[in-house]
Amino acid sequence: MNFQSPQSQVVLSGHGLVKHYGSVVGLAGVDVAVRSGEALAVMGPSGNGKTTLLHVLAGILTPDQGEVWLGGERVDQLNDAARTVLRRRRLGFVFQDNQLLAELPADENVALPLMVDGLSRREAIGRARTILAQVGLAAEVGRRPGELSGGQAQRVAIARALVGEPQVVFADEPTGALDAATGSQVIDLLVGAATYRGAAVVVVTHDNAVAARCHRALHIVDGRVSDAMGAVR
Ligand SMILES: Nc1ncnc2c1ncn2[C@@H]1O[C@H](COP(=O)(O)OP(=O)(O)OP(=O)(O)O)[C@@H](O)[C@H]1O
Repeated sequence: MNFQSPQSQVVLSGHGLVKHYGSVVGLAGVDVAVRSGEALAVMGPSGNGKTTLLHVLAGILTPDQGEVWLGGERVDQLNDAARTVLRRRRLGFVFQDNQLLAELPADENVALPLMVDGLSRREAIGRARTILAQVGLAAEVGRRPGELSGGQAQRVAIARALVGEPQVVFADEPTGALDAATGSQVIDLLVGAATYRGAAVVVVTHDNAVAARCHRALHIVDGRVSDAMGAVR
């Protein structure tokens, strides 16, 4: 069990979020709040707005209406350049298909966002190797993605998401390409490593087993939060 301290602060919130794609409704008015150290599963039927919510909360999409707040700062009105910096410095991302660069070894994949942000190569690689060791990949730092198993590659993606010490880690079906046993190891690692560092986690998933590893689940139906919401453990 991984209970939240009642003192933990809301780090990310969305208020009245509405997003349309032309005449298609993505979000029809969603309120959500996540605390530091809390893992939230976003569930619901296909095509009902889960990924749209993740993208709006993460500053990838701007909402048509509503507000997104990160750590006491309103972020939905930032311009594209500021949102890009925000994503790199304050948020982490894990996708279904790890999105690692095939030609780079694991340590360089993890170090890359730090180097883009101006850290020296030596310092960035050092930090990358430390966090890769923490996710159980000390022996694999020099391997390219094609030389890793699916579960190992997803661990590298988790290390990359965490290396910049983000306030929130967003994951979209992070176990979708893995078998059940590997998937549960990967979600445990993601939730454990992120919340241990005080980050919040927002995980879009179809998988009840993944949601059961989170503290809470939010069900999105027709672009709205369904009443079937609550603690899942
Ligand atoms: N770029 C886009 N252009 C047009 N319509 C879109 C776009 N992205 C999403 N939609 C539509 O918005 C609605 C919500 O999509 P979204 O991807 O958020 O759903 P989802 O719940 O994440 O689905 P899934 O579980 O299948 O990934 C769907 O009707 C979808 O077709």
